[in-house]
Amino acid sequence: MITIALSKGRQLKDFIQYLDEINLTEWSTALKSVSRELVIQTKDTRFILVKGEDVPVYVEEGIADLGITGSDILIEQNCNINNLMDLPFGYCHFAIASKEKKDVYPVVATKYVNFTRQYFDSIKQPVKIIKLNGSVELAATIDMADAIMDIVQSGKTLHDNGLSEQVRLDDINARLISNKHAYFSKYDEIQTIINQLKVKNNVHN
Ligand SMILES: Nc1ncnc2c1ncn2[C@@H]1O[C@H](COP(=O)(O)OP(=O)(O)OP(=O)(O)O)[C@@H](O)[C@H]1O
Ligand SMILES: O=P(O)(O)OC[C@H]1O[C@H](OP(=O)(O)OP(=O)(O)O)[C@H](O)[C@@H]1O
Repeated sequence: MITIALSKGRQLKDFIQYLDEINLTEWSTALKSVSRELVIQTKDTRFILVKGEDVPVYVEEGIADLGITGSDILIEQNCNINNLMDLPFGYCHFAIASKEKKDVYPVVATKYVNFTRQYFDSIKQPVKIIKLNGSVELAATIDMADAIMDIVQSGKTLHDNGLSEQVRLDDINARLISNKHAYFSKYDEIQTIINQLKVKNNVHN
């Protein structure tokens, strides 16, 4: 039995769509039936549905053997897990955005405190970081911060809040991760899952 931790928000929908594309109907049927349950059992696999940021926590602790999460979360957290493969969904990128372009952004709001700190250290600019948990665009729109560091996909959220992308940073996509111990103790089962998920995966690892 393999346990897989999944983000229960938008990434679950993307994963179900991908499962349909690769004809993994046993999993997609089970996951489509979810309403408020957090544990979903199929014949050989148990899924647990958690917050995106918590996927690596369940995997590192060994509660889940595998997890699917965004690379943004793996960049932000220092996780002791195996990064097994890219998955072809969840594409977006990190960006600094503000109302207008400036030479410096002394106050930046973000969910990604570590990534933001590393970026401003790398360009040798002092920065005050305000940690938020969502609706980050608002901070720059109402001038609580000079800029935000956030994820951009279509750019619609920035546009609708009067902000523009100023600096494009790392690309992001979904990743399959594993617990380090489980990677060896459940090697054959994990390889079977990797091969099933690789069917349409044209992202090179
Ligand atoms: N606009 C976007 N377009 C594409 N991918 C995104 C976007 N925003 C976030 N993501 C990706 O989705 C991941 C978040 O997944 P998901 O929404 O399932 O998380 P969650 O924490 O379970 O949801 P929620 O925040 O809605 O409770 C992010 O870590 C990122 O990799
Ligand atoms: O470029 P876009 O296609 O508009 O997508 C970007 C938005 O998506 C994410 O927010 P999410 O919907 O996860 O909500 P949140 O503000 O609660 O993080 C991200 O934080 C941006 O706000």
